[in-house]
Amino acid sequence: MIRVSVVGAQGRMGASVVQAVEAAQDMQIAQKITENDDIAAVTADNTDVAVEFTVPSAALDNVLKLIAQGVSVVVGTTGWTDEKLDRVKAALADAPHQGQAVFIAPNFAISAVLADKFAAEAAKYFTSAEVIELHHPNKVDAPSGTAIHTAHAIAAARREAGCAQMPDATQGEVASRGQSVDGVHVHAVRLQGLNAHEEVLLGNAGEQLVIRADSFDRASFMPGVLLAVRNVASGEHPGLTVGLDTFLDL
Ligand SMILES: NC(=O)C1=CN([C@@H]2O[C@H](COP(=O)(O)OP(=O)(O)OC[C@H]3O[C@@H](n4cnc5c(N)ncnc54)[C@H](O)[C@@H]3O)[C@@H](O)[C@H]2O)C=CC1
Ligand SMILES: O=C(O)C1=N[C@H](C(=O)O)C[C@H](O)C1
Repeated sequence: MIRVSVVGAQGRMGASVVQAVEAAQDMQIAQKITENDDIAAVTADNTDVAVEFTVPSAALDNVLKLIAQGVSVVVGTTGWTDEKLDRVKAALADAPHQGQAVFIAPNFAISAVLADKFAAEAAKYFTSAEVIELHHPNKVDAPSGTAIHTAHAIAAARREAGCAQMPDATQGEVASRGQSVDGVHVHAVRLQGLNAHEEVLLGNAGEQLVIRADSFDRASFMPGVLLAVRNVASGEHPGLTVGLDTFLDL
């Protein structure tokens, strides 16, 4: 049995992960950590993999503590920057146990992972590309971690292909053009009734391709979370890994 501790266990995602782990035949819940609990309760003696779904302002600190406590981690919380990832890598280099792993996924839903991949593949064939992410209004971060990841993937593909800068004649106040992430404009919608959605618009003279992923329910993330837990528990992915595509045959 894989012993799984959940950090952020009372949150929307954390509570879903607890249910999914309890329903999985090869896993059992070890510790459930809420905001008021001491994360020191999660140790290598009681936990094989910790799953972290909290808030961007807490995630790095939690992950660094778990690494120091000898525990491998699957992370779904957003807000990761290159600087934060470097701190995780440095902590893993000093980790108490050999082969410890941290796996971070901007999105655990297969629809979102595929949308990201298709967008990166399509990006070089179009003059323009923009990302629109749409979420429930309780989300604290904007733009979404997924949209930031998609924008970087589009930008990297366009750089590699030597694409020209995207045309944009906007002058003056540019706030309504969204946030430029790596040169790709990203727009964030927060709307009651929505869950997690992303649209990538790709345009050429006289044509448009729209790639859209809709996650209607948090159940959509659970197969990806369990897949990540199993892969991390296997010990075959030591160090830092980012992106669920690593564990899929894409
Ligand atoms: N990678 C993915 O596929 C997905 C990622 N997310 C991300 O996961 C994160 C959590 O999302 P939700 O569950 O919707 O948020 P939420 O607000 O429902 O839950 C966060 C929970 O973390 C708790 N918390 C805050 N600080 C803590 C700490 N230091 N230690 C332990 N618990 C702490 C809060 O009390 C709350 O219960 C967000 O960053 C969100 O963007 C959400 C859905 C899917
Ligand atoms: O907060 C959410 O709900 C989600 N957060 C992640 C993100 O910011 O990309 C993943 C998914 O979009 C749901």
